[in-house]
Amino acid sequence: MSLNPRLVKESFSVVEPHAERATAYFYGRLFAESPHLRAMFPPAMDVQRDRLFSALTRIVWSLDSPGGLSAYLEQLGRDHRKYGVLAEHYTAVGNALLATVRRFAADVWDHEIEAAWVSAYTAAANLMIGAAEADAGVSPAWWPAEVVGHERRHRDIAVLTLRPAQRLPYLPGQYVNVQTARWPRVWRTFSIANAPRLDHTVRLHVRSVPGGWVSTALTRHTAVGDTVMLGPAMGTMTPREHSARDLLCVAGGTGLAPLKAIVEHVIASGRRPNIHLLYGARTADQLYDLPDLLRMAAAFPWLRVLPVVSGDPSWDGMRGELPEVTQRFHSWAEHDVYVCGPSSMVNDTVRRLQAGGVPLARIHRDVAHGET
Ligand SMILES: NC(=O)C1=CN([C@@H]2O[C@H](COP(=O)(O)OP(=O)(O)OC[C@H]3O[C@@H](n4cnc5c(N)ncnc54)[C@H](O)[C@@H]3O)[C@@H](O)[C@H]2O)C=CC1
Repeated sequence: MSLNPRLVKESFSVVEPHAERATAYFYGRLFAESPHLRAMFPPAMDVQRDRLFSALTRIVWSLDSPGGLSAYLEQLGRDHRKYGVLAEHYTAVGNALLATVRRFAADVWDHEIEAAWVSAYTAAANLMIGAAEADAGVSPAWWPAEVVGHERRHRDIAVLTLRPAQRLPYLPGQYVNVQTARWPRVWRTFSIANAPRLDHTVRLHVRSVPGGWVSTALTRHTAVGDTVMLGPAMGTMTPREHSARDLLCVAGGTGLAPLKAIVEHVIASGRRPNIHLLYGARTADQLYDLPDLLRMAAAFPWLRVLPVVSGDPSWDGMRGELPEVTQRFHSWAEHDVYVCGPSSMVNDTVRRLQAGGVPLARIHRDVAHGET
């Protein structure tokens, strides 16, 4: 059976407008046919549903670029170890997925499309299973980590320092899934906010978002001595090792976390690029990490930290929305650029930088990963 990305994409585009109903149907089928799998999922499935569909969308639309897709699927396979997923579970998931696309693309469905989905799913599942099995030989499925520091920097923002029982390998700029004892099986992503350290500790910047189970547990109901679980590191917004360019980092709110790790790493590498870090918040009291960043700038004269406040006219410094503020400077066209924060801010910043002559290949951002 050969892959036929075109047929998979065309039929998926028929399903896409019905994403919500299709995902609900998928889980309904899965749990009806394999009730024992329900226990692997969190009690509330809303975030899980969104994650499933966005992963599926990414996979389907990348079927033509096998290189990037394989890396993504392998990472996904390794990450699924923390849920206790085994090779045999992929058959049940594949059956439920096929039943779902068959139903929601019924108007166009035929044997050829069915064959295209079966071969695409089989190839994807094999990559995930292979990566998970290879990883099982060398790495734990998750890392228990002790909370060794917990600072409330603002009513809604905490900076946590965690010490994994075993070294958690990661690259600066990557993120991890986090689970708290308060909400078993509920995992949310947070970026690691420091370059790897000798004592293996990792820092997270967490804003408690309304209705956010994990973010609220981490900011308000977690203390030194508690244990949290970390999944493997993921994400591709990592520093370009062989670049000699200067850097522009644009950080919105807690989106600072991965950019701080990247800046720390660049400084520790011995390179001396000029680094501009635009650090935005709505109000001055939400610039929760400014004292630390100013200390870094004092120790490394090539780093310029520029705090920007968008919602406080009395702020005696740079004011405005980050995307627009980036345009107030000379051109960034020769810089490596890293952008992180609320997705609308990131999208607008990238658009304006591109219009200002920065090639897209030099603008690094992460595909949004929600933190709730
Ligand atoms: N905590 C973490 O480890 C990570 C967080 N993130 C993301 O970073 C974001 C941080 O959110 P908050 O701290 O609540 O930020 P926030 O909502 O307080 O905004 C921070 C900055 O972004 C600007 N901004 C917000 N919306 C904008 C828009 N539509 N257009 C232009 N500028 C805008 C604000 O003016 C401010 O300067 C979240 O979306 C989170 O998912 C991303 C990666 C890691």
